[in-house]
Amino acid sequence: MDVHISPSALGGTARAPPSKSYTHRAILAAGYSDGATVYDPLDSADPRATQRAVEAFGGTVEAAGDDALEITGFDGVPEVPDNVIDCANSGTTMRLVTATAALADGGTVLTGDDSLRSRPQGPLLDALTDLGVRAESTRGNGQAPLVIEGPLAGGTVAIPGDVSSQYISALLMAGAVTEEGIELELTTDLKSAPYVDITLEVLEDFGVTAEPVGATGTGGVRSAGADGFVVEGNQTYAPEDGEYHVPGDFSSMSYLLAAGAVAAGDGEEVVVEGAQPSAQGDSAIVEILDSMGADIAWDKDAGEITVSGSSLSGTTVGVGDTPDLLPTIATLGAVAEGDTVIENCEHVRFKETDRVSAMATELEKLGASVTEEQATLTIHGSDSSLSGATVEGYHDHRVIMSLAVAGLVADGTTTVTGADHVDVSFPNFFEVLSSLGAELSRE
Ligand SMILES: O=C(O)C1=C[C@@H](OP(=O)(O)O)[C@@H](O)[C@H](O)C1
Ligand SMILES: C=C(OP(=O)(O)O)C(=O)O
Repeated sequence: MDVHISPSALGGTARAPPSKSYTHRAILAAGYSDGATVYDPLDSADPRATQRAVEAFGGTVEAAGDDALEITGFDGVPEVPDNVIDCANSGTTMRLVTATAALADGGTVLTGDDSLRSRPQGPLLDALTDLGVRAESTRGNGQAPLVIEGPLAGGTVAIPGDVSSQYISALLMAGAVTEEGIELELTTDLKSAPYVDITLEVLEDFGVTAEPVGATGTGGVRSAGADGFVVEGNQTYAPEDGEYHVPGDFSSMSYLLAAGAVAAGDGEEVVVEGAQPSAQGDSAIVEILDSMGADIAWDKDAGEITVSGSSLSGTTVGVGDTPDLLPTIATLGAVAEGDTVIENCEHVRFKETDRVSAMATELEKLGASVTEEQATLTIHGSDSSLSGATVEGYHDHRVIMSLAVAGLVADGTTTVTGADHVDVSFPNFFEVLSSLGAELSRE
């Protein structure tokens, strides 16, 4: 599907979809338990891959009404799957489930789509190997397809923290049901630390304890500055009253808030609901927009963020903790006056596509002036004048949604190709954007 977007004047209220990160963890944590009901799960392609994995390990996942999943777990003891697990486009699924597979007393094969089969899994495979598990890339290049053969008893292991925090999340979730528990020693700084906080929060809600070691907790992020993590073994996953509720997704909200800041009509506001505070680092989008001069307010009690059309100016922002915001910030930078400097973004190259390069290339097609370095992306807003063009979505939901936001202010028509990939995290994105007044058509 291609989407055509024209300059628009937005206004109105929209609800953010449920959090993808919390949904993955809740479904898998319910899998590790003997059963739980997950309310308000995100119904999109990536969490469905995690559902399939839970089923492959012997759990069941059934819809319970419109807004819940009833999950019967494998109670800490995953069965050996009777087929390959297809993680599709979902890095979170592949990493979290690789560690689950290590618990099974037999072999599991994991694969995914072209994008996922090009993403790094080596550090997790190495850690599992050091813990006595057979953990191999079939091509020997640290990428899927993967073959994992347990069982994993636990132990102490060193792992880098600067490729993906999902390795840490995976080992903590699985470590809780090992005999010995797992102690992780980080060999580098931890990137994407708030995602480990999300894991710790979900574990706690399922009655499981895991702790950072030596963390500084900078900026309210529990895992920030950690030297390592520890999770004791023989724990039982069991949420209070057998229930878990998923909060709204701030990465998804970032597109709606950016859209409101660049394209709300005169005297209009865009209000985003479902914005209850949680461990999501991507709630930083509110501060980032504020620092760029947007007229934005977050009522945390009501879970509502309100933004109106604003003249934006450039900012300098590090995305070490918030890699998924890079495409949104890049688009904002192309609309703002002055330079927007996005620092500490090297790990954003390991996502569904190399998002640093993808955003540089596609924003340039729209008329933006961009300087791309290995770990820094600078958008020269004052030298940018956006006009419609055909841009590529790279089969990457975040690139697609960010380019669509640019299309709301680029002169003429902007076409984003392959736009159906929003189904990974925000399946009704274009319906929501359209309900806010965006001029768009799909074919
Ligand atoms: O654990 C998670 O839910 C995620 C962690 C982040 O990845 P990395 O830890 O690989 O940076 C983030 O980019 C991804 O979208 C979701
Ligand atoms: C990188 C992402 O997810 P995953 O790692 O699960 O593919 C994302 O949603 O931007």
